[in-house]
Amino acid sequence: MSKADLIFIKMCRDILENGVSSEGEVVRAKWSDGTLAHTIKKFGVVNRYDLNEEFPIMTLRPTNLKAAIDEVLWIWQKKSNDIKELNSRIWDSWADENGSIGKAYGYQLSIKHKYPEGYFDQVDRVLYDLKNNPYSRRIIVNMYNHEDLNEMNLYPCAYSMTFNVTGRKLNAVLNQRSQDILVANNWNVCQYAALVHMFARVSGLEVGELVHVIADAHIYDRHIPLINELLERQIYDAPKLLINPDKDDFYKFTVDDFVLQGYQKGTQIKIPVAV
Ligand SMILES: Nc1nc(=O)c2c([nH]1)NC[C@@H]1CN(c3ccc(C(=O)N[C@@H](CCC(=O)O)C(=O)O)cc3)CN21
Ligand SMILES: O=c1ccn([C@H]2C[C@H](O)[C@@H](COP(=O)(O)O)O2)c(=O)[nH]1
Repeated sequence: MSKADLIFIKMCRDILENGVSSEGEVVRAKWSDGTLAHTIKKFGVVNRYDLNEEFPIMTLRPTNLKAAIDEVLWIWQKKSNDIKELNSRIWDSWADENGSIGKAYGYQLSIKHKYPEGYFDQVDRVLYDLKNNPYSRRIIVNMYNHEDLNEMNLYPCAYSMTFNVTGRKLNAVLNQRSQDILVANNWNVCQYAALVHMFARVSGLEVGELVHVIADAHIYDRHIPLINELLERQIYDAPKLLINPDKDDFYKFTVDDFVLQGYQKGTQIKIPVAV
């Protein structure tokens, strides 16, 4: 059975049984008909995925891995904030008339900063440290830049990665301030698991653990029946992730370099997204 499913099921049960409802509170997000999008939430959820053991894609329903990797490459490799450079429509509701999501995500990763060895952006600094100083405890990317928050249409949710090498294994902590469990939990987990695979590969390391720290882990009210249905479903074994063995440069990876072998999963469901 896929461990990612077991983690997902345990987390959902915990939120539904022990979580706190936002009914009566002022909330930001709305459904497309203008109704307030309330949630049940748990504070401080931590999930650990051993990437050496299996790729953490869920099987209860399909996670569109190609689209998820396309978005993580849009942020970390293209360092873009322009939805015209994204191959899905997932950011359309948060873009301005020019197709920009403002100074969020990719924009922050494109900015160069001064280090003793010269100017690097945050991604290139991680890649430099993983090669030249892998046991450093200072290998961090942070997109939550207060100076620019007023020019972001949505503040970064998955906002920071801390990389940490143990022996020959690359581990990472993904820090997330807010998580829409049904729409994006497994989506975000697969994205950052794939990123750890890419960074390990180009740094001559093996993959270790991905630790996902979620401050506000919430299930939107209209998602509760959908989650209840998913929790009754069959769990399959995790598929195997095959990554093109010829790629050794982070900037050369494309979505086609990732193939899932034997991805058995339940049928897709239609999920409304709160804006
Ligand atoms: N309420 C809310 N939840 C989110 O998860 C979210 C936001 N807002 N705002 C910004 C981004 C957009 N995100 C999204 C939005 C939609 C999908 C989604 O529909 N994914 C589909 C595949 C999409 C495709 O194939 O193009 C899926 O099956 O996972 C994923 C992430 C994550 N973020
Ligand atoms: O990568 C992402 C991006 C966004 N989300 C979710 C989390 C929340 O449900 C909304 C953002 O609303 P805030 O009021 O700004 O918290 O988007 C996600 O889960 N993953």
